[in-house]
Amino acid sequence: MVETARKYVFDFDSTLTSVEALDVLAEMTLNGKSNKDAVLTEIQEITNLGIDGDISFTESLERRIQLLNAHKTDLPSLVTELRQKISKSIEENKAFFENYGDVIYVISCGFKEFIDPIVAEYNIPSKRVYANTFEFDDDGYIIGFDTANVLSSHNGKIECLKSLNLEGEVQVIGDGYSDYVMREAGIADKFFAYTENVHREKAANNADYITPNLNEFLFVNDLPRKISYPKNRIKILLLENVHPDAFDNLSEEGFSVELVKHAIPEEELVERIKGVHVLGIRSKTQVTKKVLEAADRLLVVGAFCIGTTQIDLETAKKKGVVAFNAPYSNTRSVVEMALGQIIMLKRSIFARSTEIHNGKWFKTALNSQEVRGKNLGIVGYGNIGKQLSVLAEAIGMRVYYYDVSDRLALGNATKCATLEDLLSVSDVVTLHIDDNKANKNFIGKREINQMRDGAILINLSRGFVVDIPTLVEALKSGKLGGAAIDVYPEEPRSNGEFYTELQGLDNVILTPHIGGSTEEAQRDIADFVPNKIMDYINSGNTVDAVNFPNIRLPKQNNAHRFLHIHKNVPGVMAKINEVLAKYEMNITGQYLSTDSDVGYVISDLDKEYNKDVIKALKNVKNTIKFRVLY
Ligand SMILES: NC(=O)C1=CN([C@@H]2O[C@H](COP(=O)(O)OP(=O)(O)OC[C@H]3O[C@@H](n4cnc5c(N)ncnc54)[C@H](O)[C@@H]3O)[C@@H](O)[C@H]2O)C=CC1
Ligand SMILES: O=C(O)CCC(=O)C(=O)O
Repeated sequence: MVETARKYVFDFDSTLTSVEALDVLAEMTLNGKSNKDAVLTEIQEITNLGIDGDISFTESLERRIQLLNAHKTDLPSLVTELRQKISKSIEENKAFFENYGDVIYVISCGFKEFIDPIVAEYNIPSKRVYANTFEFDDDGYIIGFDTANVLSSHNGKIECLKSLNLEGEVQVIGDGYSDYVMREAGIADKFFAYTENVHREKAANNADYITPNLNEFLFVNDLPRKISYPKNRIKILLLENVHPDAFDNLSEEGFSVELVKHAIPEEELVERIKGVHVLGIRSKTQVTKKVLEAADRLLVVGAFCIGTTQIDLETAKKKGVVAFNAPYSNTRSVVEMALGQIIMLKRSIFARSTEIHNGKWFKTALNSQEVRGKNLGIVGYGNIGKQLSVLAEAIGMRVYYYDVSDRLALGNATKCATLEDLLSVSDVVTLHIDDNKANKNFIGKREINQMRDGAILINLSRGFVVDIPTLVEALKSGKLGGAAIDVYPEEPRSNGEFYTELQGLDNVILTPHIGGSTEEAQRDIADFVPNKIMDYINSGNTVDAVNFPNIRLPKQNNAHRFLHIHKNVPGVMAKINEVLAKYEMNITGQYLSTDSDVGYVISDLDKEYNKDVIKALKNVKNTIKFRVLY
């Protein structure tokens, strides 16, 4: 047994288990009955009234038992069901109950018949479980409870705890107001409102601490736990209206997530970033050196898009901040939009549509052509360019492409040796080059002059890639027959007014950077990027990081994992191992990956460690960041 003066008093329903046991019992006994839903709702309402102290507990219990109509033979199945419903963080920290079992008590207004067998598996014997007991009729039906038991009456927990006469500090952990009253009555020293399963305002408002899970409770009390730093303490700030699934995925994992609909300017972000562990952005938020320098806790930046030049990746790396993006999720959406725009522009559909909107009928075949047999020039044959190549061929276009990197032609596409070759042969030129700043004004006067007369230009890549005044001139003069522009050199941070010189020109489709804005793409990104973030936070994996040495780590059970990011200078690794050896740590696995600037080393260790080892590792010269995972 671990010596401690402290005693821990746990509630059972919605604390040790994620459910109210009598609700589960009701589900079982009412199964198949026509009034099931109505009775269940009534039982749950009565449960909540009792928990919040709005009706007397005795009344709540009596009314529920009447509605239950349960039988003795239902109880084993209830226990089986409850075993599956242990709260996640309680289950994760079974070791705490094993090591501290002698000072853990359960005081519950539930029933020993189902609590005892569940908590016995958590090293809590029946003698330290205080709860009600059922009364059965001769046929085995549950007809009531032992009314002499103080726990069957209003605020019975106070009397129960008082009678135990516990020595030392008494901490109560529970979800309900009936748990808090032990603290209010002065018998318990602290009340932790346990919100992992249900957040009850009345209990939370009165609590000494709100603990969203057992990890937080153990952290606050500096007790051994599964996760060294509780996830609810990890703050995630998601900007730019990322898909709500991202919020749900990360919140369900236990992180504290804040969602902001728009991008935040640098000055404001410098303030908002303080205390944030994970920042999620799309293309508008500039994560500059100044922002990164103000970030005192930042571990990860997740770009919920493809482009990452809005992030100062070098500075991020040097500060040990890992960046991820979603390189594939929205590519199909961009391809479909490009294809649609090509057809719309070749048929002058927008011009005809605007005329009708303005009350004019102008039926004509002028400037209206099929795309079949036309030459499509794709500049940038990457993830988007290649997919477009396949689909464009499928509708009969002849595809030409140009890329600075060697790219294998898909289907019957023809590779062009130079940009000029591509421009001179294409009826439609579509830009899908990456957001590298070197691509500024990639299409200017010279390139437009190299294009065919009447050709069409599409830009769904980045705004700075096209010299807009030159494009406007070419459209006005008739050199180009049309354009579709989705991206602009300057884009607003949020929805509202917008001006571009391209407004009002014939056969020009203007869209507000929505190439990747489809339900499907955003949902996929909201799955992909949070998974990368969680994989890094929970396991240290950096696979697919865009600015960091990539490591895929094996899962570890019963081991501690230390993550150490350092400047890539000679001797750091040796120093780390010297420290580990000094503290007699047995290394079960060690993984190192480096690039020219940083080294990332992960050490798996197989036994309890002296906390001084952490201080010593943080003090290793040239350390950038150090993190203990578990
Ligand atoms: N409008 C929107 O909503 C969206 C825009 N994008 C943008 O689309 C662009 C393409 O995306 P991905 O295909 O995923 O990128 P990618 O990185 O897979 O492909 C880009 C290709 O462009 C080539 N390239 C770069 N500079 C070049 C140059 N000067 N000349 C010729 N080739 C060059 C690269 O070698 C690479 O093959 C990116 O700028 C991305 O940010 C992506 C998604 C949505
Ligand atoms: O709207 C967005 O999230 C940006 C899309 C984009 O341009 C990208 O993925 O690079």
